[in-house]
Amino acid sequence: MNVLFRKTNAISGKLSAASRISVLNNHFCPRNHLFNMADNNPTAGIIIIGDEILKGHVMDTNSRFLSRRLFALGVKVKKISVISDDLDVIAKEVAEFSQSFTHVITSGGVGPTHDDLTFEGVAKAFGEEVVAHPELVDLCKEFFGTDDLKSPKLKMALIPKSAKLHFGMNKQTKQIAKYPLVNIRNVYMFPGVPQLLEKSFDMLQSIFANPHTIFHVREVYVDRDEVLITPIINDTDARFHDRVVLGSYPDFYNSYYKVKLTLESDNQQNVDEAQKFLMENLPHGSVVNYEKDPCGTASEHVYGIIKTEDSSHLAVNVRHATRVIEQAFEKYKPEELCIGFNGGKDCTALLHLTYAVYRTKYPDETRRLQALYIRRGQPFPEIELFTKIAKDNYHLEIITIHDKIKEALFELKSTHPTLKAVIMGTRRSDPYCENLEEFSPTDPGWAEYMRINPILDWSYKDVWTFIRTFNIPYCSLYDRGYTSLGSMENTHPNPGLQVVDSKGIISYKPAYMLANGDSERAGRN
Ligand SMILES: Cc1cc2nc3c(=O)[nH]c(=O)nc-3n(C[C@H](O)[C@H](O)[C@H](O)COP(=O)(O)OP(=O)(O)OC[C@H]3O[C@@H](n4cnc5c(N)ncnc54)[C@H](O)[C@@H]3O)c2cc1C
Ligand SMILES: NC(=O)C1=CN([C@@H]2O[C@H](COP(=O)(O)OP(=O)(O)OC[C@H]3O[C@@H](n4cnc5c(N)ncnc54)[C@H](O)[C@@H]3O)[C@@H](O)[C@H]2O)C=CC1
Ligand SMILES: [Co+2]
Ligand SMILES: [K+]
Ligand SMILES: [Mg+2]
Repeated sequence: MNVLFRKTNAISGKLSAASRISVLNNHFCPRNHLFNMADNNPTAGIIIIGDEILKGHVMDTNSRFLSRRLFALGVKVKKISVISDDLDVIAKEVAEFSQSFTHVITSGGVGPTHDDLTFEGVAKAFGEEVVAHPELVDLCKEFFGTDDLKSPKLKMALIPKSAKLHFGMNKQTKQIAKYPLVNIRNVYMFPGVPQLLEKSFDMLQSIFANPHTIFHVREVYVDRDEVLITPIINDTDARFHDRVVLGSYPDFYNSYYKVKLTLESDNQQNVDEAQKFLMENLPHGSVVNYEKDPCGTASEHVYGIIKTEDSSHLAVNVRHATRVIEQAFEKYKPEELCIGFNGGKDCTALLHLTYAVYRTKYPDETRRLQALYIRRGQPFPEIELFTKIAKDNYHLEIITIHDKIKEALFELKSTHPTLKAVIMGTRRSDPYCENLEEFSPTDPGWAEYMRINPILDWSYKDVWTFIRTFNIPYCSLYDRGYTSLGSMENTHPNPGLQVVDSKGIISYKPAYMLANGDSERAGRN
């Protein structure tokens, strides 16, 4: 959106209504319009300084951290700029930002090396020189054992002449930070190292806090292509754009929705009204009740359904499987247990349940849940990717072994001798599994483990009902018609899900739409 807003004279803090500038913001709105909210709310601009980021060697995480934190403090970030370690570029950008925003935050370039030019660049922006600040000289002396102003070690003590120092305090230990945040006018110069920047911001965030504003954000998830709902989005914006910022964000890879709409205002009632209007005008049944943090809320939701009087098939299944997993954690210590995880839907459902039980039983445990991934044949890249996603989502410690299953389990004995049992997503309909029990030791001739099968009697449909109801992330192949995943050589989309359009183009419906679970393995050979 090209929002026109009033330029704030950040130095005096007053608004100069005469001069208006436009900034870029991520919003679909095609029109320029005056945005009232911006009139009295403080704004911020972030300047990320560093050649390493422009070359793609380092991913910028500081702007995301700062934007989120500033938003939570009631401060709107209006622009993020990434620039090189170049004196004149820094000076020009800082001068411009300082004029345009209430606060300017820079990241990087405050270290001792030749390419750290932020202090000099900021000084130049305001026509100042850098001078040795006595307090910083003392600090550097203490740190590096020299007060030779020509030494590169003292470079960090050379700051713009009128700069101020802000010493943060650790809220827990009450210790004063050793190194201060350097500031001149409305510009605050943070280090680039994310740990240093985050720590420093944590201690000094009250400088930026806007006590008058809380941004209220509402998300609406829609299961329709963005082009189909664009007229409704534009209608809503036309009606509310002076009160609510509306955002539209399509996601081509999410299994649960196609577009996320965000409504945001510093007034809760405005958000409510805009949401009501949207809900009344979006196509019937297109709004999805989506949980955006299914993994973080796993315990809450799994135990939520267990504790109710709910006698639905889903609730009965969840209650039963959870009970088996709880027994597993009663019989075995966390270090003796792992979950057999190959990225498939069954163990994905099981992982969610196991994680919910584990976090409930051991809320303070820092040890990660262990997952065994036996990599065979040529795994699909989608499975490899999903394994990594699951690892992050559920904080897994993944044990990967490259071998056939039987051999891999013998190797596991020597690499991980504490393991005694594997929780598995086996179902009775899997080959050779009709006589399994919930606790079945491995067969003679196999490495000795207890196999634990909490979802043994779940059907194909049960697994999908659970996954879809709890918005659990799953491997993307299932959305492309695969219903049972082997390796790339022997797995194809399920013919039962094939759709041929009028032009003869073939596509596949998602796995959860397969009507007959008995044909689950029809894509395997
Ligand atoms: C720990 C373990 C013990 C086993 N013990 C025996 C045994 O005693 N006797 C016997 O005949 N067969 C045993 N098997 C083989 C098993 O019965 C199946 O043949 C095998 O899991 C493949 O089944 P599937 O094709 O139905 O796959 P799936 O339906 O995908 O497998 C069922 C479950 O097994 C686990 N699993 C499957 N493949 C992997 C993998 N590559 N890495 C990690 N976990 C995986 C997952 O939890 C999965 O949900 C064992 C397998 C495992 C993983
Ligand atoms: N102890 C403290 O509080 C302070 C220490 N210093 C010293 O200064 C030096 C570091 O100064 P910097 O300005 O940080 O140097 P810098 O600009 O060279 O950045 C250092 C590293 O931080 C990472 N980084 C930079 N920008 C990033 C971004 N946007 N997102 C993610 N990662 C990013 C990159 O890996 C980069 O190599 C160190 O020697 C440090 O000890 C500087 C200021 C404060
Ligand atoms: Co707009
Ligand atoms: K550097
Ligand atoms: Mg740098």
